[in-house]
Amino acid sequence: MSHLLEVEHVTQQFGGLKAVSDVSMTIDQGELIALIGPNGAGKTTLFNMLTGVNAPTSGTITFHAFGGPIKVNGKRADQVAAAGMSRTFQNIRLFSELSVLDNVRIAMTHRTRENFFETMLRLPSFYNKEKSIRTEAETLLRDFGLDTISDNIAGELPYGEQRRVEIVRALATHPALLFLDEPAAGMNPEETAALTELIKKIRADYNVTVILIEHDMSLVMSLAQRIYVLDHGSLIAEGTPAEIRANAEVVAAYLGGEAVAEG
Ligand SMILES: Nc1ncnc2c1ncn2[C@@H]1O[C@H](COP(=O)(O)OP(=O)(O)OP(=O)(O)O)[C@@H](O)[C@H]1O
Repeated sequence: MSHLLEVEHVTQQFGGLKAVSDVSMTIDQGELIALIGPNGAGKTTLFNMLTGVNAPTSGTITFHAFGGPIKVNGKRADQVAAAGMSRTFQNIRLFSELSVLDNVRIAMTHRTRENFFETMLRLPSFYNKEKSIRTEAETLLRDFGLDTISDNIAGELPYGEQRRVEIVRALATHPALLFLDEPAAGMNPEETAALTELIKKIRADYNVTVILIEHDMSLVMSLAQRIYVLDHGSLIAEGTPAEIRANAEVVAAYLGGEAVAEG
């Protein structure tokens, strides 16, 4: 069986700097993968290539999407998204002036945006579609216990809730593969606990494969099935949480004895 995502010898060069160097990795359907490494290791640069934001300088990325395999290199980010990838960013990118419900609805509307004439002419099918999108958005929010804040303005919510709304919004496009860039950054322990439950639920109930970049080692060690470790642009290790904890090179390069023991 083919992998959901196959990354072969990918390199990203910025001028004289190799931000990512000859990285190969695979992600299988249903996995929860963590990508870790010190600041500046190249994690976000790798995410940007995997999701079509930047084309690699060299190497190949293949996504075995719903409609058959596509080469991510050379595709626009929106084409990659349409093929079944969804993503959140380090800095929250909600429409902060809009309600929680509208944020989710917009993501769903985007999914069906090819119906330009229906929208312009306000055909009955437009109203039916609007109604079903609203119902679907409400159901999604209810499922994650966010229905109580669906009318709140997104930008006025506490940080942890904004983060959760953003992740749930990313689900609205029905992705096969979800990328989360440092979802726990800036969270207090209660918010991190709620986030952990949310990610578990996404995997259990939505059949979505997840890859996340994260510095919070206790979250990584408790959630991830496999971990990839980047250092100075290169992959230095891959394995289960237990294997990564026991990997001397990882400990020396990044985690430090204390952090490993803690996980
Ligand atoms: N557009 C760019 N142009 C030039 N250099 C860049 C660009 N983007 C990233 N870099 C450099 O590439 C290296 C990797 O950065 P990247 O942001 O991918 O690391 P990271 O592992 O995500 O770090 P952090 O954990 O701090 O987010 C860094 O040295 C960074 O300065």
